[in-house]
Amino acid sequence: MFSQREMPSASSMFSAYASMAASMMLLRSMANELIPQPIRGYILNAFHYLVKPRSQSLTLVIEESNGIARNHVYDAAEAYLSTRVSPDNERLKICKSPKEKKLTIRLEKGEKLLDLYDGVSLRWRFICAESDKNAPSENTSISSNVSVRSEKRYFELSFHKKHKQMVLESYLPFVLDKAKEMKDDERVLKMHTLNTSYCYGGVKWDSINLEHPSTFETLAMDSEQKEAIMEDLNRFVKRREFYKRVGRAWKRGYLLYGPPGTGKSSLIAAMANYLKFDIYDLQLANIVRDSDLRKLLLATANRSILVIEDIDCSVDLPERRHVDHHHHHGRKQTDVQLTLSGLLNFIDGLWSSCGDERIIIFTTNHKERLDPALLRPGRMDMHIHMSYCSFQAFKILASNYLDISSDHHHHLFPEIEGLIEDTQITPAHVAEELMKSEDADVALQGFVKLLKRKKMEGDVCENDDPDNKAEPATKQSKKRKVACKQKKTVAAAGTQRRTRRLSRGSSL
Ligand SMILES: Nc1ncnc2c1ncn2[C@@H]1O[C@H](COP(=O)(O)OP(=O)(O)OP(=O)(O)O)[C@@H](O)[C@H]1O
Ligand SMILES: [Mg+2]
Repeated sequence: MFSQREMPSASSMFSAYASMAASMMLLRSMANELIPQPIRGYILNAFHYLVKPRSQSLTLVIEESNGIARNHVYDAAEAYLSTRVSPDNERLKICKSPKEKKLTIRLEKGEKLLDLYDGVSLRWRFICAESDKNAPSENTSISSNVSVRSEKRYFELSFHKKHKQMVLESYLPFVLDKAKEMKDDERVLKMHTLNTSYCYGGVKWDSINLEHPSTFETLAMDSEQKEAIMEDLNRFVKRREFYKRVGRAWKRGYLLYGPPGTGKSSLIAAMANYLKFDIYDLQLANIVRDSDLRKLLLATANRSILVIEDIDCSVDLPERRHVDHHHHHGRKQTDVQLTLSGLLNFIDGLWSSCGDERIIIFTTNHKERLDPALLRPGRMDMHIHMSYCSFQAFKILASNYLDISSDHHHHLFPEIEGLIEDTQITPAHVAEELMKSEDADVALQGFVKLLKRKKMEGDVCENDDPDNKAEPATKQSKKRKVACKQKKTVAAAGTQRRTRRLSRGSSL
């Protein structure tokens, strides 16, 4: 009896277990059948989420591209992180294309990096995952040969959750800015000039690398004026939002005026080097039709400087054509469409309505001859007078050419200071004189002599300088050019007006 009681109990337990197991299996298979896969995954995740300890860190995923377009943040992070590699990094990628000047450093996959910003630690990780999504398994050998293997590259940026706002609003913009700065530094500036070899197809921009060495440091100018210009440029590039808010085109115009050889072209090059903007040198003399001008202006890029040199000589276009083509007297007026007002209309209207961060610079030797339309307030934002060499400017040249630092007082400086202030001598002329000898004393003595002579001559003319013979050919040619321009200046009445630019080519 006892044993009989035991026996069924054991068997009943077994059968109970068996039936339970069976029903569990049934339940699971029912669940599998009834609840579709995604929802099951979801329930599982939710379960894990509830059970798992809450993480305090937030991870941002920065993928290489968002489908079609590249992800700016990714590129910026890549560039920025290359400046943050630490001794902890074990594998880095190095590359350099033939055109680049420097090596490029990149993180190798899996590398981690710790950055500190405002006392907050930010953990970066570079991940390279091979995506098998569209790699058909049966012909992997082919696909690897053809290298269609697609890789998904992304950065993970992790930090404490409480810094989310700071990272999004301050750290990432900082990374973007840094990367932009780096790109600017590496950028090779271009100078675009007109190519007129297209007989019927009009004109086109041609570009060469701008390797003009002029910078604000080497520019001989009074320091207040120099600082005012630099400040103006800084303000301009920083004010995207301002221009947008007040509904103005993000443009700035400068008018540089002053006698030949005072550094107008050098200042333009210095501005380009400072801002890392390309230069477009628009030689109006080479443009015949309005439509060409329109095409050319539209073909200029953002972050650039459009330069029109000697504007006083270039604007009287109908007259110029008259002079240049005597046999074309019978030409119809409609041929001659390019006028100052036409140009200004373009600049105010068309050119202003497209593109951003543009600078336009006009230069002239004779501000007084300019059409009042050009001087109207608001047209050119800043009028910059480039004038004869002051003592302060001279000291910059002395430091550039003779390596005399400006706080070192050369024994000839007081005499020069006395003389230079009442002599009209251009920085170009001073530079030329200082180049005559590598020996500072000799060069400065020569310069003092020149100043005295000029003072005696009463600033009349630098053309009849007897020292001309002693100069090397290149210097002499520059001098001739200056001299020739000055003669023209004297004689520049009425029909004599024509573009010097024609004969001089590019000025930079
Ligand atoms: N302010 C300056 N600072 C440093 N160098 C200068 C300065 N002005 C002139 N020079 C020297 O003289 C040369 C000629 O100057 P630049 O071509 O800039 O003069 P410019 O005012 O443009 O003359 P132009 O009216 O003939 O075009 C320059 O290459 C430079 O070496
Ligand atoms: Mg010039």
